[in-house]
Amino acid sequence: MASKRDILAVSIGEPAGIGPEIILKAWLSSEKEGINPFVVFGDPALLERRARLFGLTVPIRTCKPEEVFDAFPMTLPVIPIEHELSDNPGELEVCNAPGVIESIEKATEAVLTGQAKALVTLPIQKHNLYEYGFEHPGHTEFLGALSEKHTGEKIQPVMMLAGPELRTIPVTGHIAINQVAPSITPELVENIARVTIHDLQTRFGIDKPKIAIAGLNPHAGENGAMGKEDAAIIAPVVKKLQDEGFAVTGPHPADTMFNKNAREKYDVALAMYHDQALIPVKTIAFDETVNVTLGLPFMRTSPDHGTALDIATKGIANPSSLLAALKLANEVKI
Ligand SMILES: NC(=O)c1ccc[n+]([C@@H]2O[C@H](COP(=O)([O-])OP(=O)(O)OC[C@H]3O[C@@H](n4cnc5c(N)ncnc54)[C@H](O)[C@@H]3O)[C@@H](O)[C@H]2O)c1
Ligand SMILES: N[C@H](C(=O)O)[C@H](O)COP(=O)(O)O
Repeated sequence: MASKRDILAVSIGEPAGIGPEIILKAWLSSEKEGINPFVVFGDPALLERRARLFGLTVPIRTCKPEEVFDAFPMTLPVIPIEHELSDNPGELEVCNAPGVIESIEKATEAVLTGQAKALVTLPIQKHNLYEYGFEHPGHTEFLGALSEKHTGEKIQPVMMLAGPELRTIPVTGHIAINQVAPSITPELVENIARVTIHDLQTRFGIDKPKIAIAGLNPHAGENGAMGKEDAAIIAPVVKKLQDEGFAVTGPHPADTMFNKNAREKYDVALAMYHDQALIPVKTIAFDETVNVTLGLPFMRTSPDHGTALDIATKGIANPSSLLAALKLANEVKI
């Protein structure tokens, strides 16, 4: 039975995308799916218009924080943001960037100040925010910065994609492929592995997490013939963590570590770059996978997909990954 402490704070994401539509659809199936009360930081009028556009019967209620819990079963509670959001599904507008950023900030603040249990973010169109001057590559890094500001402590945010059969983590994130090799250092691999071990233990209840670390190069370097980073950078970190008693293996050739048999041997795969980590997990279960940020002082989840501008006017967006994100945000320990 949910209590006022279980409220989830939801940021609205890119208004031109499918975010508003899947929020409405998630609310409609929240009782059937056993989803805890959630509140959207956004524009109530935009959600009302989007509901009308797609013929979804969702009563929207503008709320103060203290009204959210009681409002939820009968209405979708929305805490209004100050910036306006223009409502053109499928059409990106830079003027929406301040509102998109404000929504993330306000929803995060609600969690950091204890008004909400966890944060669930809807997808943002990253380059639209960059055009406005947003300096963070994505939510992962932005939430790390907001958390550092709040706590005064150094934070290493870690992106984890968690599906029913596979969890993966990219050691390097939103950077160009030609920047990957120079960015992989022993310190980075070790830090990401330590945050991963800590959060799988504390938030996911896995006492001794098994971590498989991928190599960077084909065949994990083929004894140095196809690249030196695997032996020179990754292998010593694996050895160091093994010597401390952690269940860490690698560097594994990345092409064979995601097949069904291989997946059964670990709880999470640390991959060296974005697509090495995200292709397998999104291919296996695009509709059910959740993007989780580890290393924060709170729990953040998100659907694994993006803004899907190509279907934003069609009313066909699938809310499954958002439902999985809402469920996971509520299940994990905070
Ligand atoms: N968490 C986030 O903020 C986040 C995550 C991923 C991508 N993005 C952003 O989204 C934008 C678009 O990215 P993309 O095109 O690579 O990926 P995408 O996930 O938006 O779309 C890929 C394909 O999957 C379809 N699709 C996605 N979600 C769907 C759903 N719920 N129901 C039905 N079909 C769905 C789309 O229509 C499209 O054909 C980029 O700007 C990217 O930065 C943001
Ligand atoms: N890298 C993620 C993906 O492709 O699914 C996505 O861009 C989200 O990243 P943030 O959660 O950091 O915005």
